[in-house]
Amino acid sequence: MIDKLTASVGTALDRFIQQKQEQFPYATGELSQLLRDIALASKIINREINRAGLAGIEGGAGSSNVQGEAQQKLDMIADVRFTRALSKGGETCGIVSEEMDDIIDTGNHHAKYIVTMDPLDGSSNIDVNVVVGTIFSIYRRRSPIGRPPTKEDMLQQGTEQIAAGYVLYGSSTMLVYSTGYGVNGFTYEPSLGEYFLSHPDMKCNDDGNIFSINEGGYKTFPEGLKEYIEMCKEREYSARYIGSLVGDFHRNLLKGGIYIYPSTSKYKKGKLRLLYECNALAFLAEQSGGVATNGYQRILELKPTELHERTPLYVGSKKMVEEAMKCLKQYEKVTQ
Ligand SMILES: O=P(O)(O)OC[C@H]1O[C@](O)(COP(=O)(O)O)[C@@H](O)[C@@H]1O
Ligand SMILES: [Mg+2]
Ligand SMILES: [Mg+2]
Repeated sequence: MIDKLTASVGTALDRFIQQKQEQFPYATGELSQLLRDIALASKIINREINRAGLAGIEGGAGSSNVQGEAQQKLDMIADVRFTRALSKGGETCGIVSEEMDDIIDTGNHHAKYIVTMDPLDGSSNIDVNVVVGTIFSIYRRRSPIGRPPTKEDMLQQGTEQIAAGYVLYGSSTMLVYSTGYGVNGFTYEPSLGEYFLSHPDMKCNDDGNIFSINEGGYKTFPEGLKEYIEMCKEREYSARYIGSLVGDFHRNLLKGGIYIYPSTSKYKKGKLRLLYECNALAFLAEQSGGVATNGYQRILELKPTELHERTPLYVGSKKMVEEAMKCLKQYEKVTQ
């Protein structure tokens, strides 16, 4: 549980991290430093995003990532900035990034943490000045200290996350993260160059009336999901879909709601990536009282077999996710 004394709104991120560390007498400070490195990288990305239009760094990079998706210039810039900050910070031995085919070896072979990240999420929204984000997960390495990072370090279940979070580059920039003791949100004050605690101990409502899904693919959705969507409409829930996972997740975390990226008849595993999109958000969802599944199983218990593995995602308010899962299951029974 969050310590109310240390959760006062307005506390600077640095101080907050320090206070949390002091609650664990055996803490070495390495995780704290890693969180600071992430915060620093996010400030740099924030600056790049804000000046993207003027600096001519909007638009496509002319390349594609391992998943065949067109990379934006800012995807690449965010990837480089984060990798550099984590490498120079010294606490991360390896990184898996959406933008890189293989494990990035930072050279810090004595570091005990590994990071998986989507350096820029929702990047198709950059050119239209709509919210984008960064998503990250932190795990303890499995391989012996002193050696290069291995796949075994990277392919861990979401339950093994030590910390996870996201940065939202929106009307204001926010860092939201959890180390497994609740979720806290910090808002960036650009003139001071510092994040301040603005959303202590964030809780996702048990129920909500917002559903977020790209209905363009409706015809290809599982029948049970179609039924759930019709139910949402019957109840006149609000349909909200930004197309930036971080933005959609954040809104539903604050207001209650469900975000769905389903399997479709064409893409059985959907589009979102387990290691650097879904696991982090599932960790935050659960830490705030919400639920995250692939429609059938808890996301955090999925065993990854590939770095860039995909999974369907149903995440948000407990009752809504459970109801959507019930629809999926019920339809399966009918068709059997
Ligand atoms: O356009 P679609 O198919 O609805 O996909 C939107 C989803 O894809 C993503 O943009 C994928 O993230 P990237 O921009 O990191 O590739 C999510 O943020 C978003 O929720
Ligand atoms: Mg993404
Ligand atoms: Mg991305």
